[in-house]
Amino acid sequence: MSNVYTYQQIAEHNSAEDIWIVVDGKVYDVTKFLDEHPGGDEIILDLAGQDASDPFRDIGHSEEALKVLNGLCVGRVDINSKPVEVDTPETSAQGSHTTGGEGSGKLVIACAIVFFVVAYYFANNL
Ligand code: HEM
Repeated sequence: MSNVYTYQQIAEHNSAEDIWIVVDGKVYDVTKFLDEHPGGDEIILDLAGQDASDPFRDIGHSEEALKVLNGLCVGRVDINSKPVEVDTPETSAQGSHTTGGEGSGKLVIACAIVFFVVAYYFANNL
């Protein structure tokens, strides 16, 4: 494979419909493999458009897994490019969900406190 990609270009392939990952300097298009992955799709989606070398190695994937990986290679990383921040489908979905949930919960409690303080004031002064 002679195609060379920068981390910026690789980061653009960060959705379930089009997902690339990097393992040991090589670029892999894992879009079609995502549903077949024995370890589940979420774990790979979390690394979409990024360097997955360490997590891939840490799992201790078999020879068979390495063969599958080889078949998905689309090129290699431009050695002069630097890793970039990538918004993965996982992290962006979780981020907006938790922030919204926590924020509105606190607002409801604050409103309830204000309501009871005002009610107490009126009950004692009217
Ligand atoms: C294109 C890249 C990948 C391929 C081709 C691949 C392939 C495989 C294969 C064939 C297995 C079955 C066990 C084995 O043969 O080793 C497996 C299991 C697993 N993979 Fe991957 N994998 C990839 C990427 C990843 C990544 C990035 C992670 C993230 C940590 C990951 C996490 C796991 C886990 C946790 C299991 C164990 C599932 C279990 O035994 O319950 N894989 N993978």
